[in-house]
Amino acid sequence: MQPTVIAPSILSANFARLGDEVDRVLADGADWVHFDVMDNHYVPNLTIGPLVCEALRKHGVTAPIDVHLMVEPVDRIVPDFAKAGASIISFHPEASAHVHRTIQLIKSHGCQAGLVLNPGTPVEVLDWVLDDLDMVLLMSVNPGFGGQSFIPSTLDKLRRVRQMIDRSGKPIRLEIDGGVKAENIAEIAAAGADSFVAGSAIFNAPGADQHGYAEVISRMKAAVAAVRG
Ligand SMILES: O=C(CO)[C@@H](O)[C@H](O)COP(=O)(O)O
Ligand SMILES: [Fe+2]
Repeated sequence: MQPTVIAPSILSANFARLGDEVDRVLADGADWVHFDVMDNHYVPNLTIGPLVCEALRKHGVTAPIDVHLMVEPVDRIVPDFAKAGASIISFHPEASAHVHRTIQLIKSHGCQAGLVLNPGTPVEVLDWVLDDLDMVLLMSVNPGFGGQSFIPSTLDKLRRVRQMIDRSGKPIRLEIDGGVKAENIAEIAAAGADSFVAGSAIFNAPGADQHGYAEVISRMKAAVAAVRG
């Protein structure tokens, strides 16, 4: 079983003081930094690129940076993110002409590779590539924005992918992204996720401005531990 990971999505952080926000959320118990890259083409929003990833590394961030590419085409930007300090690079199969080739490209640049399934993407897209992946990321909202509600059918999908991963016998992570909160994280963990992205639930947590993120992150971790041990 993969250890639990809480990965705050910096999409909901205050970009005017991003370095401090990342330092603070990691000091308050986060395990990874989830880094959402949107291109206003594959998704209708525009965010951050390799320069910002590199800036976080130069700022002193040593935690794994979990890069979620919502970019089409994807291959061109992979080497730049590897050079900028990405640890894991995940992409959407719809944004790659050759999914297997993109996975190998990510690995050849020294990063771990993840494949992201949108709510409407069938799990069969994992057939023939699952064994090559380090992570499967299931979207529980349609990609493009933070602050959306968790789509309940994702729970069944999580159970299906959990079975596929267990059958493979490989140490592949199962990450969930979208609408994850302290209130629903236990049932998401029970359905099979081991890695949890949360943006608005962490960065917009009531009182976080004054007291930081430790309270909400420890509530999430306790809820997951009650299920996963
Ligand atoms: O990739 C995405 C959205 O496309 C996510 O990473 C969101 O940024 C998560 O935000 P919340 O739903 O947790 O607010
Ligand atoms: Fe994301």
